[in-house]
Amino acid sequence: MSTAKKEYKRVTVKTLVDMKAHGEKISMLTAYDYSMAKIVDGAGVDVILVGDSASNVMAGHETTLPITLDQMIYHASSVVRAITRALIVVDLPFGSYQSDPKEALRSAIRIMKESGAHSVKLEGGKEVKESIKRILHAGIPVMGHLGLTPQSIYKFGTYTVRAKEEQEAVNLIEDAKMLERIGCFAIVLEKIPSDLAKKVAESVSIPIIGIGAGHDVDGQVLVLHDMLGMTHEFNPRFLRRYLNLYDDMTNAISQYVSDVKRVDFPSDEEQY
Ligand SMILES: Nc1nc(=O)c2c([nH]1)NC[C@@H]1CN(c3ccc(C(=O)N[C@@H](CCC(=O)O)C(=O)O)cc3)CN21
Ligand SMILES: CC(C)C(=O)C(=O)O
Ligand SMILES: [Mg+2]
Repeated sequence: MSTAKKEYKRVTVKTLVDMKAHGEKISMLTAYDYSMAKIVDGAGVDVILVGDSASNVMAGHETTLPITLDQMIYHASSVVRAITRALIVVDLPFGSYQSDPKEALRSAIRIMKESGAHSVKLEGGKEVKESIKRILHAGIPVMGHLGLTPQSIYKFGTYTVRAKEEQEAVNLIEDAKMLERIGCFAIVLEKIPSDLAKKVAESVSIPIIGIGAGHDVDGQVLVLHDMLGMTHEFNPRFLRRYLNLYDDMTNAISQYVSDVKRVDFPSDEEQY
């Protein structure tokens, strides 16, 4: 029996910073459950985000606001059991970190202790600076999230492109530099004009992972169900669909229904 051991390289927060330094792009996708995470990890994705988009995609809510810390921990622990290589980042949900830095740290500790994930992500710049510092001081790696921050949707009212005004662009670059200075290992940049996103990526040495932020950043993230074509009502310009699973699954399931009705399934070979 061949015992040639497969070289197994786990992705760490340090790997990501090294990747930026060497100009290697970072791939990131969401996953919320064991079966999907196993496929995503096996396919070689560098970072798996247990996103609070689970609120939309898994639970059918209109926004990310309703999902709870307990629910995020349930999703994260399922993902943790599936992966062998990818770095796992878990979103701190709305309401679990905004009140004060102590609450933020308690929430981050619960995620790390109860799910076994490797890091957390939270939305915002200087408003959440003290909370991020607290979490980092406990040894928990933090990914920032700037630009379109869906947990603040009711403050903005729309999901339009962010930082189109000069002052907003200046603030964005300042926030990115601040997140780097206090010790975040990477930043998600959502729905930002590509030339500004490029400037942000050039302004810091930690990786900038874009969603709707063009190709001059250090990596890309998409929601898994969007890129697989399962969410056919979600159509932003930044989304590339690699499959049309909504249609393929509908066809497969209709075929099953029809086979049951026609007593085509199960066949003689499919019974005992
Ligand atoms: N399925 C899914 N995919 C996501 O990327 C995602 C979620 N859910 N939930 C949480 C946030 C919300 N995100 C969003 C939401 C809307 C747009 C967006 O571009 N919406 C409109 C345009 C709105 C406008 O311009 O006013 C669109 O074109 O679909 C982008 C990212 C990203 N996240
Ligand atoms: C869209 C990504 C960046 C996210 O935060 C999520 O899926 O919750
Ligand atoms: Mg999120």
